[in-house]
Amino acid sequence: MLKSTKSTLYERLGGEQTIAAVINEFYNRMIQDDRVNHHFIGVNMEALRRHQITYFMSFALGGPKRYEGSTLRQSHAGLNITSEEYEIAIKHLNSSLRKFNVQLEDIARVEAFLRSVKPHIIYK
Ligand code: HEM
Repeated sequence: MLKSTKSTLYERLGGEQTIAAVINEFYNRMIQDDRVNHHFIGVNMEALRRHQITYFMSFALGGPKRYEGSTLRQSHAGLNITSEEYEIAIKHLNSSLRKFNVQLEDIARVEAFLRSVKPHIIYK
């Protein structure tokens, strides 16, 4: 297999435009999924997409550090997100990354990062 010479996940994914497309796909899937979409009622989705894009670039993918939103713990406090709902989000994100032909190895890296922040997001 041909090894990529691009060093950060951010570069390998194709930069901000691809990440924006992946995040849009991810939110479309979450919004269409009746098991989780009740969480997004009344939420400003445009702001959420923007913050998600900069969050992922800054912390998950090794891109430019531009995230200026709340901490994950603050922004999910009181939402009562369960472990099952979290797993659904991981599946939708994986499917979105696959749709944009991200390599399985890189998808596994993103998933590992997301699992490291799970305790900040789910309700205990
Ligand atoms: C998979 C890992 C996740 C990451 C990395 C993540 C990341 C974020 C980020 C960066 C924000 C924006 C914070 C801000 O605007 O300042 C946010 C907000 C939000 N997230 Fe997540 N999130 C995750 C999982 C989830 C899940 C599983 C749900 C629900 C099923 C969820 C529901 C929400 C909601 C409803 C908001 C908006 C809160 C508000 O504006 O009132 N998130 N998330």
